[in-house]
Amino acid sequence: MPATLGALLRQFIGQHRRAYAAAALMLFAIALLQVWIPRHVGGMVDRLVAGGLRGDALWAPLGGLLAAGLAVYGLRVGWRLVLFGASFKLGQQLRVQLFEHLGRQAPAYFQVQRGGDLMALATNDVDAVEQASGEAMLAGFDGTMTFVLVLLTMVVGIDWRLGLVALLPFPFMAWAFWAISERVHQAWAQSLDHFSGMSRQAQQSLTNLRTVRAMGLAGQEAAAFGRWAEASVQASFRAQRWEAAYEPAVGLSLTTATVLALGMGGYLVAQGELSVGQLTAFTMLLGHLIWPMFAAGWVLSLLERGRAAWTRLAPVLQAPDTLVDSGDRGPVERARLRVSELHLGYGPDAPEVLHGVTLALDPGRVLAVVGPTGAGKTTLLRGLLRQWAPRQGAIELDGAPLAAWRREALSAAIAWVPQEPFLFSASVRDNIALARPEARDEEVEAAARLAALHEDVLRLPQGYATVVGEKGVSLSGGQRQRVAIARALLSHAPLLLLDDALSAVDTGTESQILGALRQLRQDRPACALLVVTHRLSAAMEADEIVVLREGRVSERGTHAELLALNGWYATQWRYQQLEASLA
Ligand SMILES: Nc1ncnc2c1ncn2[C@@H]1O[C@H](COP(=O)(O)OP(=O)(O)OP(=O)(O)O)[C@@H](O)[C@H]1O
Repeated sequence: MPATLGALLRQFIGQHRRAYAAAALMLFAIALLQVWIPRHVGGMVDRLVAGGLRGDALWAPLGGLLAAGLAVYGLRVGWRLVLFGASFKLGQQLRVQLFEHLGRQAPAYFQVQRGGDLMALATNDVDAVEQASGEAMLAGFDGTMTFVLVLLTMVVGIDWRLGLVALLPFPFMAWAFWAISERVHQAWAQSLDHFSGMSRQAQQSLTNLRTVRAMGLAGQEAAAFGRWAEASVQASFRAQRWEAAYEPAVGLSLTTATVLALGMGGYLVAQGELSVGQLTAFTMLLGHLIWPMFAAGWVLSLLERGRAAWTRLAPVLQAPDTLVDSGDRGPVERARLRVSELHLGYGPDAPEVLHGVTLALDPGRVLAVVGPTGAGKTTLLRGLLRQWAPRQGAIELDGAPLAAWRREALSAAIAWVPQEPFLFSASVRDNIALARPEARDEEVEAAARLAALHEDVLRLPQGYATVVGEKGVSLSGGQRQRVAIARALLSHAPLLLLDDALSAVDTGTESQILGALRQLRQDRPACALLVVTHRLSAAMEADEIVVLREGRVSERGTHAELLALNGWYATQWRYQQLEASLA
């Protein structure tokens, strides 16, 4: 990934050299026509003054003028189509690269990079780079070429003295240009940063809209959003103000140039060294310098904005992938899990959460992990899913360390039902068949039955075809959990991890589902089930129960053994039994 915007643009232009060359050729033709037109008009004026252009003789030069005008129009349309076609490709390419790059990052990466910032990068910043590769490149090329050709025509084609006099004010404009460039850059950098803040704020407020409303924070959130939006607009406005400060310098330079040219030109005409037509052509050509001057200001602004955007985008795109495939083993045949002396924390600087956890799970068996809130149960599952690497200790699956397996093999081997499952804006069927879109309808239905979901789905307006999620019907927390369980069952992954995945269903449904899962062991002997739960009724039938407290295993055994131990489990069990009898 190129380090600077300049390097990126060079690389991209190199890849699309045909489009850029075609656009450049068209611009060159436009510039030629534009210097030809004033000269042609100048010639006509001289012939008119001399009385040589009367009656029918006027048609041909007028026709030439019209044809040139039409050609300029056609070529202008042409270069825009060719060039913007190419520059839009850069935008598309960068967005796809960014998206793919993010897909190769582990959760640790997203602890640092916030979603709202990434959204801003994919929209606003990519737009800025795209414009730098499109509008800025061509306006820069067009402006420079027009400037050079107009100047050459003035100096070589008309009168070099007049040309030099007209150029006198231009160093002042170059100074003005140089003076504002750094300020424009800073203002754009701030504008992009504030836009990111706004996007972050929007994402946070909208994803937590219910909490925001319930707590009456809507006004506060809107005010915070408004402050970011205001800051972003102010910074963009500052950039525009600096650009606007450049515009009077252009006007002043051109007016001075025109005054000087007319003074000097008038003198030369009086001396008989210049014709009236030549002076007319010269002043028309001076008018053609307006565009290159304004183009310079515009290009400056676009490039500075693109540069500021690339400074934000490049480090993200250049960051190494954090989800790398370190092994090549696969597929996993049996859910034989060994965790030994596992120490795990969220990143190198965060406190350690698991302090030497050891456990084992064999195919055909059920292991329950229970413990107080914050004990590290979910963290353990994250370690098993290879979302976070152990600081010490080992995790082995089917006889090999997790790192020895291909990521893809691990994803296929482990079905994880998180505490808060995510449903896509798709039908219930497609949500269940996420890991196996090719599954037959009967298989989807069988998984839904096992997850005690089938009856609920039949009550939805279009049954399995009902669209759920963000743009569809909202499902209850318990229904969402059961969709996720059905999804995991349909995947045929040998190791099933349930992370408090039945917390939102009633105890009757819970025991129905757990019964079905235990039953499954007969049909799929290579499979094993690890259940993390707060509700001990969901753990009591497990082959082994592990109690996790403050990141350490404090008790382990069967339900009966743990009751006999009379520790945390037994106390919690009695408490939950009492609670159930009072309910
Ligand atoms: N992404 C994270 N970054 C840093 N610390 C985290 C992160 N997620 C969890 N923790 C910390 O790890 C500890 C254990 O959390 P964990 O979610 O594993 O507990 P748990 O036993 O699953 O709790 P619960 O039963 O409430 O779900 C907590 O102190 C928590 O603050």
